[in-house]
Order: sequence, then structure tokens, then C-alpha cells
Amino acid sequence: PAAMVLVYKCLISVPLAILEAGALDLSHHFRYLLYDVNPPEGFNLRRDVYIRMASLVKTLTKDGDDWVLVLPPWGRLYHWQSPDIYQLRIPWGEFFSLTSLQVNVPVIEYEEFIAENGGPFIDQVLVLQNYAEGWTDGKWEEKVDKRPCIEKLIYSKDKQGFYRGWFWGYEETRARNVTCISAQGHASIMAPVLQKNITVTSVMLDRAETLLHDHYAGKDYWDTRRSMVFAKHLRLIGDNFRATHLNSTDISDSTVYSEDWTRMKAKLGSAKGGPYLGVHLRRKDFIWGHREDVPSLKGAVKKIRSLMKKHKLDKVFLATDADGGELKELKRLLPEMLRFDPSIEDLELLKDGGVAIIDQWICAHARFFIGTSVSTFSFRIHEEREILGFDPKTTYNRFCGDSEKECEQPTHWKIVY
Ligand SMILES: C[C@@H]1O[C@H](OP(=O)(O)OP(=O)(O)OC[C@H]2O[C@@H](n3cnc4c(=O)[nH]c(N)nc43)[C@H](O)[C@@H]2O)[C@@H](O)[C@H](O)[C@@H]1O
Repeated sequence: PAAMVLVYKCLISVPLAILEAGALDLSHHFRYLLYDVNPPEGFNLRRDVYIRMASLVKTLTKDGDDWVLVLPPWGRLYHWQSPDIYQLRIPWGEFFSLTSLQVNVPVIEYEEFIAENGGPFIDQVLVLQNYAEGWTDGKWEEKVDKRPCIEKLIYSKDKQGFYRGWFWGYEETRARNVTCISAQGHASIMAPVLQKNITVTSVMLDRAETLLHDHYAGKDYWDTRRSMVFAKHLRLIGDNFRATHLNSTDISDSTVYSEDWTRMKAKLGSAKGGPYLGVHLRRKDFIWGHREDVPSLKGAVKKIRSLMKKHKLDKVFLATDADGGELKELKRLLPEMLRFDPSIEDLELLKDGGVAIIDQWICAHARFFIGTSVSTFSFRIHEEREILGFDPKTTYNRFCGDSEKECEQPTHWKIVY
């Protein structure tokens, strides 16, 4: 673990150092787009919202305007429940390669924004919401309008007349103005509003998940998705686990990865994957509603055993958010399962987000993968496997509920290069 910690410390400073060196010319007048997401949403859903915001910035910059996307720090996520570890104001560089993101769209960390902007002030917050009246005449149309706030605002005015709010745990951050906007449509419908109606330098879209993808699974979607390269230290830890416990290396598994995502164009079927079954078994809030499409532990283990037999795999790697009691039960039912289970010291460095990424990375390299119905955690693994060049048959599989009648399997989304 000590060696792992050292590797981590060396690597984590790299993307930040590159950023400090200044990928952007700061003498220029930039406008800044900030955003945040509904608090209960999880890590991988937030990654999806990033794709939508990147699309919007691409639209904004198409007309020659210089917009920069400010990456919302990670923290206070409902699912990150490891006790006693500090998980607030986490920069994106801890989880993703910033230089890779920057090849796709201009991005900076929030603290970089504070430095460039001359202080923790955001000129305008737009709180996005739906239309109080829903769809008129049941007809869907794209529209944006300034409207009274439907929900109680989480922003409140202080004595100086500034707005205080959550702002990713940065207590000193304040907004000069907060307005509610009803928006219905794809992310780029905000472009004319930001270009014509609002002239201030920094604008934050709160509840950004209200906006839809410009073009789900189109070229722009995939460019952004491919640019979301996991931070190198996390990939290395995942690779080390594969080599040590799963007899899996890139050369033997035909999953050689290029640091430069623009050069990753693996042919479908070219990746073989490591000799193990990769499993993502989502629990917690997915079972509390007793959803029909999520299996019991017994049902899941039965499926795992049948897949291991069918694909002649004697190892199984399990990624799960199961709680202590369920984990015990899983170990009893499937004693041979392997999990990435870091020590407390390592967890403090990697954080729950880093562990989630390592779990995804290991699942992404398995010879065969099965995930959980409609979990964005599983969806992101599908995409990672698509990037690596796996045969779709080995990727788009999900558990069925014990008594689910129609168990539709996940859709294959092909990369558009
Ligand atoms: C019901 C909905 O579910 C949606 O979750 P869903 O798409 O699965 O996926 P996520 O948006 O990633 O949220 C689930 C979170 O739970 C943890 N988690 C889940 N499975 C694993 C795992 O196998 N390994 C590790 N290490 N962590 C896991 C992790 O923090 C992950 O980000 C949420 O985004 C929505 O906000 C909402 O709660």
C-alpha cells in the first residue's frame, strides 16, 4: 500500500501541473460557463451531464466566442458513504485526465476559475427548471423562458446583497444574481440565451440535468465521452490488480490503450479481455424500491455461475455497492469472487470516486461483462468496453429480475468517430 500511495502522489500532481502551466492564454477575455447538478444524482449520471455541457460549450465557441467550461468540484455525493474520509472540493484531475478533456473542449478546474476571475464571484446563476404547466396540449416543443421559481431556492441573499448557496462546498463563493429559467430541450437551446440575453462574464447553470443531450450517441457525444480518460494513477492501480489477481495484461488481452484518446479507434471484436467474468451488481437504492429488474443475491449468483461455466472462466471480478450484510451473504454464496477492496489509507487517497473508477476499469477489461439494468454505472462500463474494441455480445448484458417476464438487454451504441 505504501508504494501504491507513493505512485499515486507522484501521478496526481501531473495534470494539475500541466494546468498551472497554462493551457489557456489568460490575457484573453473569456466567458465562463459553470454548472451544477441536482444533489441526489450519482457520479456516473453527473458524467453524463458533463457531456451535455461540453456540447453546449462547443456550440457557444462555434461562433468565435471564447467560452471556458468550469469543472464542478466533486463532493457530498449521496452514494459516497465511506465514513471518516474527506470527500469535498475534489478537483476533476483526481479522477480524469485534464489534458485529455482539454483536447475536446476548453475546461478548467474551479480553483483555476477563482484565480482567473479575481475572486469567488459568479455573475449570474440560472436555476433551470421544467415548465410548471408541463407540456401544453401534450405537445413537445423546445423552449426557454424566464419564469418564477417553482421550487424554493437553495440560494439566499446575505447582508451585502450577494447570494449564498452550496457552490460545491466553497463557502466563500457568492453569486451576484440568481434567476429561474424554464427550459425544455437539448443543451444547446441555452446558447442564444447566453450569447444575446446575458452579457456578464461568468454564468452558472444549476440543475443542468434539466437539459437533454444535443444528440445522444452522435459524433459529438462520443468525442466528449472518449475524452473522459480516467486519471492515469487510477488506471495503473486497476492494471496492477488485473495483473496480480486476474492474470490479465493488455498485451495478452489485446486491450492496448493509447494515452491519446483521438488515436483510440479499436475495431469491434479486436479486444479479447482478461480471463475473468466482470460483474457490476448495483444494490442500495436500486433494491429499496423492490424493482422488478434487479435480481436477488441468489438469483445474481446463479447467473454468475452459469456465465462462468458457459464462457469457461474460473475467475469472477465483482463491482458492487452492496452493504456489509449483503457482502457477507455474497461471500458465502460466491466465495471465489474477487473485489477491489482498498485499505483505509488507500481509500483516503482514492476516495469513493476513485474506487468506483477502478471497479469500472477492471470490469471494462473482462472477457465477458454483465451489469445492472438502467444503471449509468454499468452504461459507462459499456462505453469503456466499446472504446477498447470488445465484441458487443460480451458487453451489452444485464441481470434479469428473479421474476421479470420480459428481460430486454441493453442497447448497443456504436461509436461514431
Ligand atoms: C436511482 C438512481 O441511481 C443512479 O445510479 P446509477 O445510475 O447506478 O449510477 P451512479 O450515477 O454512478 O450512482 C451510483 C453510485 O453508487 C456507487 N456505486 C454503485 N455501484 C458501485 C460499484 O460497483 N462499485 C463502486 N465502487 N461504487 C459503486 C458509486 O459511488 C456510484 O457513483 C444515480 O445516479 C441517481 O442519482 C439515482 O440515485
